[in-house]
Amino acid sequence: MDAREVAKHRSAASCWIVLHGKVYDVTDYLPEHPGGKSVLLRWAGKGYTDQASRVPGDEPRANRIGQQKDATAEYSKVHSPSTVEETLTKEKQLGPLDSATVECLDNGVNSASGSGAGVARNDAKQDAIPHIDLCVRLDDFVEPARRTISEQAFTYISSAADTLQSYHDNAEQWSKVSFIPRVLRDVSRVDLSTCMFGQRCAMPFFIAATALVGLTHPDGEAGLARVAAARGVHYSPSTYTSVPHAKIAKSHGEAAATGAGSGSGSASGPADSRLFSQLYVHSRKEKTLSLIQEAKRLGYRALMITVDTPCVGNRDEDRRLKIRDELELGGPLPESDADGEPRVVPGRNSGGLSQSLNWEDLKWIREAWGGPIALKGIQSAEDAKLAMEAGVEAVYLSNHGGRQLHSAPPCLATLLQIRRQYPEVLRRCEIFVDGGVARGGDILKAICLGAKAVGIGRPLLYAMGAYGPKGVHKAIDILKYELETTMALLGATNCKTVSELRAATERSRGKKSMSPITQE
Ligand code: HEM
Ligand SMILES: Cc1cc2nc3c(=O)[nH]c(=O)nc-3n(C[C@H](O)[C@H](O)[C@H](O)COP(=O)(O)O)c2cc1C
Repeated sequence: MDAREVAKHRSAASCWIVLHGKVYDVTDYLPEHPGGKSVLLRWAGKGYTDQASRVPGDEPRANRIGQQKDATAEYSKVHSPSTVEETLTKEKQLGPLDSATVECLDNGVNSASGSGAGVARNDAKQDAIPHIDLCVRLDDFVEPARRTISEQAFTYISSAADTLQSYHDNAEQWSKVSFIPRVLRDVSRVDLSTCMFGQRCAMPFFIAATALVGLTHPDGEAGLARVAAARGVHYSPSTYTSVPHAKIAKSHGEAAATGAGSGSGSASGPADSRLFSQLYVHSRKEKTLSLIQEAKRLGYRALMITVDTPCVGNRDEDRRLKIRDELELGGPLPESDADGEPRVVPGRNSGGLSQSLNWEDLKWIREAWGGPIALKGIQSAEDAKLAMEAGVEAVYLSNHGGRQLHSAPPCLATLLQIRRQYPEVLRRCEIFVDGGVARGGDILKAICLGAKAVGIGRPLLYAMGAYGPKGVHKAIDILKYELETTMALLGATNCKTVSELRAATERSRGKKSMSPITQE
């Protein structure tokens, strides 16, 4: 592909982008790109630097810390090298750039005012953030992360649907439960371990699926996987990773092989961190099948199928930042009116995911996978019962960290509803929950009410963003300390005895009266 031709396609009307020395036509993909159009338009028809010497996914440090040299450098901070070819159809993959003509391309970004929000970390500001030892609870990672990662990354992580009601309700739900502790029980030894899908882990929480961890730190998901293996906790990498799944699995395997995680065993056996594949079902069945095959090949132990995302939730702050970025680009975009009329609000964005996904689809997914399955994003007792009847091994109560449906029920409300209406679900399926968990005590409340394990999302991303993998180690240390302390104060010695305790909940919002819950 001649560079002179590439240089002509630098607008929303025709947008070509050069990644890893190959040319892609992303014009039709512009409105679909979950990261916004502006990141693509910024690099449309532009030059590139030392591609030949670059190993995909292994960016030189200079490129990581803010010098946005070319599209590949920018893309690689966020995406795994294969994302583009997995996303675009073959005819949009236009072939290799003719290196003899490269000189004909402009360098620098298409921007009226510099490099836009960008995705680069502010590592230079690391000196200004508090010493990691000053982080004594998970919330303490938020401000250091805000200062270290890019505005775009922070907005992406922290944003949630509409008025943020689901997000705030998630955080508040945990304060609506009180323990009913027991005393005079020997708690000189406590065992935090539990099992998910029969796989023992050191503590009753796991690292929840979060897309594009590379936005927080260049180690991305590979860094999280290493920490998970070292600490004996399970991790569910997202469908959308910044690092290829093969590299995540390799990093996890290597860290597990060093035996670093074996110290986290218990009387019940050694903890053995496992990877569970989070699956977004794609609109193209063959793409979903290839994701399942890859998960099998890499030895992922379970499939967590996300069922709450027929389209991307409405996140105001995220959208505002992307629009600001597009406006800063200066060039007229087709949907913005030349007379300054407001642009048309785009339709819902499926992000390429299946919008027709239904209970029947579970059959072919189960057949292709052949292993244990959790449905992630169940938000009603009725669907929990249907999931049980569909034969899944686990029901994962989650509203996606409040990022999808506005006014979605927090997981605790759904859990209590299941206990009242269909308690058999708790006996026949493992229950996982997530959303707003910031304390070891919150985790034990969920266990006390019947959950098997709890997912942690944002807090670990903030820890990763602020301090890298050692921040995630520290966050896990904090949770471990809180879990041990709370368990002892509860008069419990392991997760089973926690689940046999009673708890009390506020009968309804705003009422102070507490209604005790007895275990069935
Ligand atoms: C310079 C190039 C690129 C940059 C800097 C970039 C950046 C980003 C960012 C920041 C996100 C986060 C989503 C958000 O903010 O809500 C994102 C998401 C995504 N991008 Fe890109 N992107 C680039 C090119 C591409 C290309 C060429 C493709 C494929 C054709 C692609 C596919 C995706 C997909 C599938 C997601 C969704 C991940 C999710 O929903 O979790 N990106 N991108
Ligand atoms: C930045 C970010 C990205 C996420 N990406 C995914 C994803 O790719 N797949 C998925 O099933 N859930 C995703 N989630 C939802 C998490 O798995 C989890 O349900 C949620 O973060 C839990 O809430 P918490 O952040 O309050 O702990 C994401 C959440 C965040 C914050």
